[in-house]
Amino acid sequence: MNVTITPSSVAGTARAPPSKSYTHRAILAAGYADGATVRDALWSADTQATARAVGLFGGDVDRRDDDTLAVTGFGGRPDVPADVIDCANSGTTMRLVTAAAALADGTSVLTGDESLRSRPQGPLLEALSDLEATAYSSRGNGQAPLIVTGPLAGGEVSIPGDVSSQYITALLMAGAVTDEGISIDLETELKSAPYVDVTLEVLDDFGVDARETEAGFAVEGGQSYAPAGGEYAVPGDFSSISYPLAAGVIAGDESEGVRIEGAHPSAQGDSAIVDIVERMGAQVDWNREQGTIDVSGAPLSGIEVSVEDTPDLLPTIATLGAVADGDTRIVDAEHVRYKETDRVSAMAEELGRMGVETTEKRDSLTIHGSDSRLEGAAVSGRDDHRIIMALSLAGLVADGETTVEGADHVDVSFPGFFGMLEELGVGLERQE
Ligand SMILES: O=C(O)C1=C[C@@H](OP(=O)(O)O)[C@@H](O)[C@H](O)C1
Ligand SMILES: C=C(OP(=O)(O)O)C(=O)O
Repeated sequence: MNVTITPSSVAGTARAPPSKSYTHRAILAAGYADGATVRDALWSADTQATARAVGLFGGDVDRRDDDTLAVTGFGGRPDVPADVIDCANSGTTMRLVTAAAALADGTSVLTGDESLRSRPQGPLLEALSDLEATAYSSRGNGQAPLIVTGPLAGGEVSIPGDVSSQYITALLMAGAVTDEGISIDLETELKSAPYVDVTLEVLDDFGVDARETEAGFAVEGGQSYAPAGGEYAVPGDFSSISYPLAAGVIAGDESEGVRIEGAHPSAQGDSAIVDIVERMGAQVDWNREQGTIDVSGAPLSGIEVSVEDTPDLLPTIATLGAVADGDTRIVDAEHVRYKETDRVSAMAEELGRMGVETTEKRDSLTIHGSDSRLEGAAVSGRDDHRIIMALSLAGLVADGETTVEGADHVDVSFPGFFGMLEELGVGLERQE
């Protein structure tokens, strides 16, 4: 599907979809448990991949209504899967499920789509091998397809922290059900650190004790997963909130503006988007108790932003920078190159097609807002949900129409994205 966006102003109320990160963890944690009801869950292509894996491990995920999942657990140790585990486009699924598969007393095979089969898994495979599992890439290049044979012993392991925090999450979640537990020494500083905080929060909610240590993180073995009252509720997703928020900032109707609901505080680092748009000059009112954010259109100025903790915000910030006056420098961005696409290059090149000047370095992207005039163009969504959503925002304020090619991939994290834009008053046309 291609989507053509007509320049539009936005007004009204948008509801944040549930958090993808919390939903993945809750589904898998419920799988490690005897089961649980996961309320307000995100049901997207990525979270369905984690649900499929729980099914192959001997559990079951039954979607009761739009957002309640009844999960039957596999009770600690997964069964040996009867089929290949297809993680589709989801890095989180592949990392978390690879470590879970290493607990099984037999062999699991994991694969994914072309994008996922190009992402780095080597450090996690090495860590699992150090813990007595056999874990390797079928092509010997650290990328999927992956072949994992358990069982995994506990112990001490070291791993780099600057490729993906998901390796740490994976080891902590699996480590809780090993006999000895796992203690993780970080070989480098940790990037995307708030995602490990999300993991610690979910583990705690499922009655599992894990903690930060001087060297990294540690989890005791022999623990059982069980959420209080058998239930777990997922908060709203701040990476997804960044899109209606940015839309309100760059294209908000001056009199009415945009209200976002479902924006309760949690461990998500991406709630930094509220502070980022404020620093750029937007007026934002975040009522944390009510979980609402109100925003209206404002002239923006370029700023410097580190995405060390918040890699998924880079595409949104790049679009904001294209609209802002002056330079927006996005720094500490190297790990953003290891996502569904190399998002640093993807945003530089696709915004370039819309007339935006950028300077790309290995670790940073500078958007020269004042030298740019956003022109409507045909752009490629690169089969990457965040690139598609960020380019669609740019289309709201470009001169002329913008066509985003391959726009169906928003189903990875935000299936209702284009419907939400329409409800906010955006003129758009879908071409199947
Ligand atoms: O653990 C998670 O839920 C995630 C961690 C981050 O990845 P990295 O830790 O690989 O940077 C983030 O980009 C991804 O969208 C979700
Ligand atoms: C990078 C992302 O997810 P994952 O790593 O799970 O593919 C994302 O949602 O932007």
